[in-house]
Amino acid sequence: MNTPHPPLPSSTATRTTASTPLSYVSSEPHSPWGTYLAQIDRVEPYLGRLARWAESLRRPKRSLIVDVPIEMDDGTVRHFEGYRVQHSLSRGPGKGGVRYHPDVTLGEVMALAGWMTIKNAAVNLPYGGAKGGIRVDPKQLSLKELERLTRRYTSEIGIIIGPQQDIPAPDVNTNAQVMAWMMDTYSMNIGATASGVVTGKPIDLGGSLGRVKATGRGVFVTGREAARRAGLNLDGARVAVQGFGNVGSAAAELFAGAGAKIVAVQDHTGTIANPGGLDMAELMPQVRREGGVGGFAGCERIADEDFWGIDCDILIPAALEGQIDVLRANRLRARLVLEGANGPTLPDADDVLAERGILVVPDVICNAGGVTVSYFEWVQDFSSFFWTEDEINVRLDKIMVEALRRIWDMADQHRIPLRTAAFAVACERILMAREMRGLYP
Ligand SMILES: NC(=O)C1=CN([C@@H]2O[C@H](COP(=O)(O)OP(=O)(O)OC[C@H]3O[C@@H](n4cnc5c(N)ncnc54)[C@H](O)[C@@H]3O)[C@@H](O)[C@H]2O)C=CC1
Ligand SMILES: O=C(O)CCC(=O)C(=O)O
Repeated sequence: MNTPHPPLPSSTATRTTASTPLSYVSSEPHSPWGTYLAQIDRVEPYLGRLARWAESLRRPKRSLIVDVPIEMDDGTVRHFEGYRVQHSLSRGPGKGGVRYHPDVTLGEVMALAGWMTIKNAAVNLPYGGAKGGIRVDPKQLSLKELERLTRRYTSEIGIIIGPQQDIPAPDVNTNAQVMAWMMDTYSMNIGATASGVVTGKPIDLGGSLGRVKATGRGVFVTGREAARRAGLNLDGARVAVQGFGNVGSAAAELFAGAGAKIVAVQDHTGTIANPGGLDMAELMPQVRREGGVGGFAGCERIADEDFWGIDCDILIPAALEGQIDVLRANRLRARLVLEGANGPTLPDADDVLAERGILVVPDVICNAGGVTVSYFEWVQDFSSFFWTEDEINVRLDKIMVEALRRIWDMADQHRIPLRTAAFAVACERILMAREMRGLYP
């Protein structure tokens, strides 16, 4: 896997099933949904007889759009648009996070739900895939308004979520407190405490030790394994991180702990760099206090676009989708890209990275640590028996290493990139379940 990959099959002509576009969402090439569809097109030639069922992956099973009206602190009423998409339920209940962001759209949530289906199957969790979101800038809301928004949204999507139906969790701009409100609202509505309806809860409400840092830990574990295979020593390796929230900061901390130097960090407040390595022990509390890296002293502030040309060994995109386009892919100087974010690389940029011999550990395995510990949380809630943090981290490590090994073998066998290999492993499991369950006669 250290050698450059052969060209990818990219033509939609390889599809074995006729596909009519969905009427309710656009699939333009660089949108998240368009990116997801292109990735499905690329794996289809490797699915053998199961390709017959591949069209089901291009059609979310259920997409719910809800109106979320709330009373603001000043007495006015505002309406927000919310979504919950259950992309697939073939292998188990829906599972996936909830995002609060002003740019959230139905198409984005559909793509994120599709990636959850692939991710959950890639690590062999007994789940389908789902995702939710509200089109809102939560930074403009008071805490009380945020609570009212969350509770109303939960009631509205309450018709399709549940511990056995679909289990939300945190994603961008949501956290354990938001999950506590969701759990409480759902529980009030059914008249019983249902701790298994969401994961990523506070520990005292049935949350799991290790969940907060689990996604970053998974990025570290897959990165460690990929680096080992690529002959890259983590001690002294230079790491650049985009996004310093839940995922990016935890991953950066773990890489720094393994001896790597965090040479650049970018978030929504700016881009900072220090070729000698940023001081994580000072940066972490500052970001907690001030909400971003922008004002950090003891480093250089660089232009946001220059982040993509930083001299580094490992690049971790851990913010939003569509960040690595062809232009940026041509600028990257990293040997290894670890996709902490969902969908950070556009399909044509994937081709550039493959041609340049830059190894990409794709989102659907790289950031699967979060949902894996969510699965542990769900299991612990059902049995009302809680594991130690050590037990959780050891199990997480084992699952991630094993899942990556299987994907790597597939990549070596077909001489395909890790992304296509991860999709192939996952789609085989999903479509096998689809086939065994059959269609209603
Ligand atoms: N939280 C989780 O457990 C999981 C999250 N992910 C993915 O990881 C990514 C980050 O999620 P979280 O860390 O949870 O979110 P978060 O809300 O904790 O942090 C988001 C980070 O991205 C930065 N950001 C936002 N817009 C930006 C921009 N235009 N340019 C540069 N930085 C920007 C923010 O400043 C913040 O540092 C998302 O793609 C999410 O879907 C994936 C798996 C699980
Ligand atoms: O923990 C979960 O259930 C889902 C996390 C998530 O949204 C993701 O992996 O993208």
